Amino acid sequence: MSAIELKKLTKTFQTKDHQVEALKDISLKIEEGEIYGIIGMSGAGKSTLVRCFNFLERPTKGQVLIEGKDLGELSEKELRRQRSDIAMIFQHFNLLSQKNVVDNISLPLIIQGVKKSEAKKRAKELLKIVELEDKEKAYPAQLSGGQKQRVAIARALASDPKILLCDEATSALDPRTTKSILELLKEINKNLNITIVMITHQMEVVREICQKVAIMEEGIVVEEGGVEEIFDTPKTKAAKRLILGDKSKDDDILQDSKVKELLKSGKKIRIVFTENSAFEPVVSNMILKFNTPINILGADTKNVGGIAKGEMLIQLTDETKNEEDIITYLKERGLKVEEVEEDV
Ligand SMILES: Nc1ncnc2c1ncn2[C@@H]1O[C@H](COP(=O)(O)OP(=O)(O)OP(=O)(O)O)[C@@H](O)[C@H]1O
Repeated sequence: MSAIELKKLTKTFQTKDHQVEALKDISLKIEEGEIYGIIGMSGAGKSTLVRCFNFLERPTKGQVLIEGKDLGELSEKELRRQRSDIAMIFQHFNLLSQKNVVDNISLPLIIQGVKKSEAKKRAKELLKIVELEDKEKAYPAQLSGGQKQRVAIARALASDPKILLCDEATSALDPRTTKSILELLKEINKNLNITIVMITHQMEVVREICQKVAIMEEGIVVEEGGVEEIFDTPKTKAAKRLILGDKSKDDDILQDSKVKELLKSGKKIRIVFTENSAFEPVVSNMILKFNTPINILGADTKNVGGIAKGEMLIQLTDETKNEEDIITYLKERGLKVEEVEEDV
């Protein structure tokens, strides 16, 4: 049984003068213990989707099943109970500024009816998990962004959730702090067996910790599957735009103006290789074998799910012969090869 299953989910907002179809017929499954990414440009429908996961937003059509239970069939009371299994963290942390760290974490438990002393004890235990034991008396204004998110994570864990929804949880943090929060989420996933859903527009977040990913565009899931597979060979235009146009690295090869100029002519090929592929000999052997010139437009390495991935963008020039044989040659040597369109 899946932790979360969406069946033909549709959400339409009715505004004064028009309708917005924020989600269109979305079906997907997130399995227990997974770290699952949902990625898309602004306005793609990510936040609406995640709000449907706990019925903060009721879908117009379709079903949300949490561990097989259809949320649409629950009474208000049952729904409140079910929601305590699903915790959420946000981009702007949503901490209470007049309360100190321990009170921020223990308050939801006290509201649920847990004794004050018990709730504070639990809050202190949670502070150990997020490595902030020394900050229990601090107020949010005295904490850095990363520390505030750690407090928000501790608060989210207070009700022993089975699922943690992270809505742009690292978008307001610098790259180093982002990394440390992602590490913490990985540990929580592993040690507490909590299913994590990462809603993000940051490709590096998905690359770093997710096993599966859904790519959203205009309310539709256009591509879904294993992160490695989708990052190596994105199929849809939306996925290619996000992955090949990933601006998360300053030296991203497709953003370089010289490369953009060169991209205007000739066939471009993107080659992806892992640490196991003998990349350099393959490319030089290819040039020797086919006795043909190619342009190397750029090369880069990225970390996808902990595996070093290299990519190289080459251009076959007007003098290049045997284009199809070259592509077959590279594929036969275990490299992933795809033609790059100009408008990615
Ligand atoms: N309450 C609402 N009323 C009307 N339209 C809405 C409402 N909430 C969202 N929308 C619309 O639904 C679409 C999807 O919005 P949503 O916030 O889910 O996208 P998103 O991918 O999370 O974007 P962002 O990353 O910018 O938050 C947008 O066109 C938005 O304007």
